[in-house]
Amino acid sequence: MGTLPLVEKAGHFLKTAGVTDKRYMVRMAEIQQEIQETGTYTHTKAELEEGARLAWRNAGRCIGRLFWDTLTVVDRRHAATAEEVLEEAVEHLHEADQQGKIQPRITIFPPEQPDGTVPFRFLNHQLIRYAGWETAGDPASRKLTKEAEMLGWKKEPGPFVPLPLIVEEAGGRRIFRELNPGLDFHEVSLRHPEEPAFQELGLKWYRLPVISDMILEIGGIRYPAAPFNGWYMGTEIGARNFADSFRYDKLKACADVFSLNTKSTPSLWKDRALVELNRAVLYSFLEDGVSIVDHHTAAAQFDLFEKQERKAGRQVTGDWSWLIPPVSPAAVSIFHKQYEDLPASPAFLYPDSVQG
Ligand code: HEM
Ligand SMILES: N/C(=N/c1cccc(CO[C@@H]2CCNC2)c1)c1cccs1
Repeated sequence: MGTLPLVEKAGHFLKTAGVTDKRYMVRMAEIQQEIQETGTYTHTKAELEEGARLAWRNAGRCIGRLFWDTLTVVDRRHAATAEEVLEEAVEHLHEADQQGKIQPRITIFPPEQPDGTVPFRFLNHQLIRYAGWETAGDPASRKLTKEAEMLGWKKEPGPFVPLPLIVEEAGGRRIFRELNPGLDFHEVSLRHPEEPAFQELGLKWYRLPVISDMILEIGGIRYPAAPFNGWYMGTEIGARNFADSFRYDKLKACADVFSLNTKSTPSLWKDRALVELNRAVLYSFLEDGVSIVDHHTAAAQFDLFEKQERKAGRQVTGDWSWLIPPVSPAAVSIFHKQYEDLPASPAFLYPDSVQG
């Protein structure tokens, strides 16, 4: 798809979106005309909405695709300043949370221009994430924390200091906006269903995962600022964010809470600590009434997605290595199946990828 002319990418998209016959001919003539005059074309609201939903349906690494056609699409292509983009991003946080009953939502800002100019982009990987220093916080955020400090952002290092939103305009100007805990975003304090001592670990995490550094590509048009959220799968927090040695590295501390024998590898103390950490994540989110899915339920939902896609005559593409959960992977059906990881369009892409 990368090298095809824009008008052919537009045609492929319309067909994927089910536009046929007369409507296809009329719309393609309009698009052809606009491309000839301006070098690009403008999606209708309906095309933008369907395109974003198709990009989710095509996301081969996503286990949560069953709900692809419930995505709420917010058209903010008219945003004219970085200040406006920041305000709309905070609005996204307020609107998607719904007091914990999380709504899958995407806000779409202006597209890349024909000459490749990017009007706005977020420097944040996710709209909500904790800062990182050598001595404290999320190691995954160390680079962005330094960039924020270069812009004048200054905070006392700690484990859960929210990073500011940072937007970069075409031409390189960067502005940032602090996020206020309890107002702009909400957190869940982690406790264990059976072990009261667990809360002494002092762990908490934010409720809303919003990816803000991927490019949404629809019919050859690229949207470099299009933050999207779903809800978490518990393992993301319990088996990666808190468990990875290069993240919060809490397995040993968790094992000590349960007095596990951490001197004996074959005691499987790491595996037992992982399970208890993941049980605490799921228990705490659910008790607070916040949307979250366990990896068994998520895999069962993905099974339904596969059936639904086969029934619709579509091949299910997937990246097996991402679709299997990091806890008990062989206990879910995905592990015992094979998936072709084919590029598709519409799609969510990484910035440096040429595809699309
Ligand atoms: C509704 C609940 C959702 C759940 C539980 C879910 C779950 C996940 C998980 C667990 C991953 C792998 C992340 C990792 O291993 O770091 C993932 C990847 C992904 N998801 Fe979903 N997802 C959901 C909704 C969405 C939505 C709404 C979109 C976009 C509209 C989306 C697009 C993607 C994409 C593009 C990836 C791959 C990211 C990459 O390549 O780095 N997901 N999802
Ligand atoms: N639950 C989620 N999980 C993720 C979905 C996509 C990407 C990520 C984080 O990916 C990072 C890049 C490589 N691993 C971490 C997490 C969602 C975020 C936004 C919508 S659903």
